[in-house]
Amino acid sequence: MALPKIDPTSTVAWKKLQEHFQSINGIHMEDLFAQDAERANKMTIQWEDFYVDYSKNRITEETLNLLLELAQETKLKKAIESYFSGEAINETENRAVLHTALRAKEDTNISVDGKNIIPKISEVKNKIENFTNQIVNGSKKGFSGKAFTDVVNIGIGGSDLGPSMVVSSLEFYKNHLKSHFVSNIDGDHVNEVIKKLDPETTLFIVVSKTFSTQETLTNAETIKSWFLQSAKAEDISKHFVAVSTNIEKAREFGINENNIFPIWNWVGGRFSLWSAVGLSISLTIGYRNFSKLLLGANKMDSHFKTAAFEKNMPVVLALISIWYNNFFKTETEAIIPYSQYLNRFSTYLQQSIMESNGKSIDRNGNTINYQTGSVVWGQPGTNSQHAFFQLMHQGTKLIPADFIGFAESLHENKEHQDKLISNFIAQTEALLKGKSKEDVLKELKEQKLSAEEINKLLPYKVFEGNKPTNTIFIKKLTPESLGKLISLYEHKIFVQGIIWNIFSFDQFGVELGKKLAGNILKDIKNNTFNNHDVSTLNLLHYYKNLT
Ligand SMILES: O=P(O)(O)OC[C@H]1O[C@H](O)[C@H](O)[C@@H](O)[C@@H]1O
Repeated sequence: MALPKIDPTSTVAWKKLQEHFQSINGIHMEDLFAQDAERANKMTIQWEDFYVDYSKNRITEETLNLLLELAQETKLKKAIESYFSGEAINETENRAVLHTALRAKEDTNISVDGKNIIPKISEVKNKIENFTNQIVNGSKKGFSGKAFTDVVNIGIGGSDLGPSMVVSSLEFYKNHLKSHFVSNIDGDHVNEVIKKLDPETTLFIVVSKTFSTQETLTNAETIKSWFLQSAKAEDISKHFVAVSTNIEKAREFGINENNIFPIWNWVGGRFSLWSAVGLSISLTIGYRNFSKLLLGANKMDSHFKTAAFEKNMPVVLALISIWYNNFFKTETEAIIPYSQYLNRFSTYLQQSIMESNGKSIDRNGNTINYQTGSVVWGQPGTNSQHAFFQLMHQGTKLIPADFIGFAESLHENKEHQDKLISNFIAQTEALLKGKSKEDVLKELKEQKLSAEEINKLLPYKVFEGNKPTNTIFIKKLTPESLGKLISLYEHKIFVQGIIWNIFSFDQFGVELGKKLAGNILKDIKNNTFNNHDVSTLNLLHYYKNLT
């Protein structure tokens, strides 16, 4: 059964939302709080160790009801069933989308082409577990008989961002192995990493779903040549492993078949950290913690599948985001984690959200005339407060933001934690309330300024407020809660893609640049510059003349 193909703008709910938008547009959220003492309680979802408060949004109960009608009219429920059951919902690539199967319980039965895929997944998990244990406990050794000290993940896009985000987010849980990530084709990246390594004690994981990505293969070759300066060809099998769907190509590269960890076409690159692509995660935090990450994601999957839409975190967050994107016409969304560990979280989400929902052709093949995927960006608080919050508070753009915080600090430093959390909570309060003219006036008068100075400063010190935020408050950062959080955003992406009537699981938009880079590389090598626009030709000549 194919996905529904309903233009959201043709629904009754969409029209009602447009009218409703006109009536609500000028309203200040503070008035909505004043009108309903129960607002915050009603607009909070508490589930396990998650507390999601979405009351600081420019919505009323009616808004939410209409958005829920939109979900109903676009047949979200049906689409969720197709997603989890393994139907080929990635229609443009004719594939199922089953990252959820990677974290499903062992007794689940999910079929692809008539065959249950869970046994294959378990087999690879066992392989990951055994390999992890042998590397971590030092029983598997390098070519000179020494235990491994460093692990290098060579991959890009989904074969880099997920693992590197999780490894840095769970740094607290790390063992003695040092982890490194090489992704960029920029040779300075790989060389800076190599500088820190000892070939005798370093394990390399070449991660590429297709095993045909220029960056990854080039970096892997460079590292292999460097390695062979100190080791023999037969030592490669001790130090290089691969993760790929393309077993043949990985073998051609010189990787021993036993060292290849398979993944499958029904795992999208940007959703693959739960598979063997997460080997570097398992190695550096241990398999037990890796399995807890998967368990957390699985729990969020169940919540998403079974909770009523109005109490369903991914659904509600997706709907609110559509409300801003399509009715307020906001273009971006900020992700502000109040945890330094989540330093790479928004970078990771940039790929999963923008590569999935940055589309302009609908599921009927027609050009879309409404906005789809938002631009996603952000940095951890409190650093971001001292960088770009000025624009969020007083700029001309409306930027809905997700504030993510953890109640308990991992190093149990109460003094810092209380300060961190007060900033976390204060910022959403400030964005909501703003600061009125009257309050600014009072403050300036207390400073005993002249009337002239007061008049001059007054407009600059006013904060409009009414800036929307969601607060995702989690008890503690653990492998399990991180798994839940990532899965929450994965499902938010899914919901939005369904409602926008786009295909979220292909990425044809990344192909053109790759192809042209191939042509230009040939031109640079052959010194013949043909068929380019003048700007491109000038750039090529500039490069050639300087090198
Ligand atoms: O894992 P690979 O096949 O090497 O692909 C790596 C990445 O490159 C592609 O260009 C896609 O845009 C990404 O979705 C993918 O994750």
